[in-house]
Amino acid sequence: MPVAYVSTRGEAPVLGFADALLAGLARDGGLYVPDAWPTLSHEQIADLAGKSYAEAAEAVIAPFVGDSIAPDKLRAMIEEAYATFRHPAVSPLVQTGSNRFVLELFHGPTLAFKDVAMQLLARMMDHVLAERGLRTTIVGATSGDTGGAAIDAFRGRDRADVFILMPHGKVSEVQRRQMTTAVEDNVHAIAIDGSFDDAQALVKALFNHHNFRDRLALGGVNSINWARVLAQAVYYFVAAVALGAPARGVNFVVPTGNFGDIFAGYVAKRMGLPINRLVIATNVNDILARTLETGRYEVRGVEPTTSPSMDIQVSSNFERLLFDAGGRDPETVRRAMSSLAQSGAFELDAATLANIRTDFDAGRADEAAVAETIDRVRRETGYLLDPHTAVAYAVAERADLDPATPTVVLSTAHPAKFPDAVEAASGVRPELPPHLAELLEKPEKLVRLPGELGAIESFVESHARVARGAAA
Ligand SMILES: Cc1ncc(COP(=O)(O)O)c(C=O)c1O
Ligand SMILES: N[C@@H](CCOP(=O)(O)O)C(=O)O
Repeated sequence: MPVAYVSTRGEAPVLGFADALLAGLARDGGLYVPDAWPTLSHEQIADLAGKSYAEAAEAVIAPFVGDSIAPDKLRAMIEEAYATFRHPAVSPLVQTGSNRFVLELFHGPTLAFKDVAMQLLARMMDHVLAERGLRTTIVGATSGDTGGAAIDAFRGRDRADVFILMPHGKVSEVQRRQMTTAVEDNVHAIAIDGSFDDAQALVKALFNHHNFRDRLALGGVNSINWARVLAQAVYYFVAAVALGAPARGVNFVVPTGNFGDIFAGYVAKRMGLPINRLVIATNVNDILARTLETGRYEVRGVEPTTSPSMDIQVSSNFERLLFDAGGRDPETVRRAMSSLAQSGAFELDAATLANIRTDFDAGRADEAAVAETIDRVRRETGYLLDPHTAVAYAVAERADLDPATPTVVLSTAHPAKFPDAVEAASGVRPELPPHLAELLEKPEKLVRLPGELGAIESFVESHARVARGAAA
């Protein structure tokens, strides 16, 4: 049976993979999830050992795609996507201590883990759009990395115009320039006043304005899009198998903001990968750590940190976990989301919280801990962490994890994306790799808009080719 995709809120059409790929947010405001989890057997997981990253990706992704994309086409897209990475292993593991490993996810074009999914997503969307003779208008929100990865993956593509909203002044210079220096006219970097949460709320509001959404053929590349999460599940398999899975369990500690990356780990576990603990690591914007402690999901103000991509309070993908761990009851999700919209909080029931705690732990690292960790790990091991990875590394060091089980810290960004913070912590200024050496010299193209729905809609409407009736 092909996998069907259902909304967490239960009031949107059930879709196949290709339609869910183009839809982005479900029409009822929810997020698409598979109606059941495909699984890989012990033997199928064992067979991933020695395979290339692209071969492993095909084994993990194909069951979710079904016949929506022809197998030979899917294979070609996967091969092409991971050929853009500068490391032959795509996501190499580096050992930094006894049973402690760093999974480097930053060898793609924009030096962040977002490239892993975005390079494939762009190819899959292009393929489906071409097959159907369609164009799309992509709207996305970024706290720094999704925007750069999306612009890199979609720049110059004929079937997509891309509009990325970022919080003004709250991303690093390298992150901003990765969005503002693309010369192609199908990509638009927009700075708004407010936080990432405001940008994400605006993107969801654009999707929820159905007339606008349909007229502009909106598409999404945030982790709203199921294919983003799916492509991220692959590296959990690749890392765990390299460390002895399926015969041996593995722990993962994940720097977390919008909850897409760690939810991909949860997907891998549901598919049969023996993951012992999934540890959510937050900076001081710790809504998820508080939720796991108290059962109350409560939004507070966002504090700027040296790990800006995790300066998030409304973690979009937590809705997917709430749905799955809460017994897949859309009514419960609708109630929680409406309480969140009205009062900025909701309570988890005892059974859902217990289910979540079966798989997840959580911890937070403040700014002093992040700086101390970057400095100490470099002095002790020679390894230079970026501030997001350092959040997770600090949490891993303090977490109550079985020392006999390998623990993998996900490294989500290259330290050179955050040179000021890394230098302040360690005295070492990381350099950009040669392919980005000229980034700081290039002219920038950035639009400033108020964080208001009307202003964003009119800008998108006046620049999207779909709105101008361009032929597909
Ligand atoms: C460098 C970095 N680390 C961690 C995160 C958090 O990941 P997620 O939003 O999937 O929880 C982000 C943003 O997504 C990021 O850009
Ligand atoms: N940290 C992200 C925020 C958006 O997350 P996404 O996974 O939903 O795209 C960023 O760097 O933009």
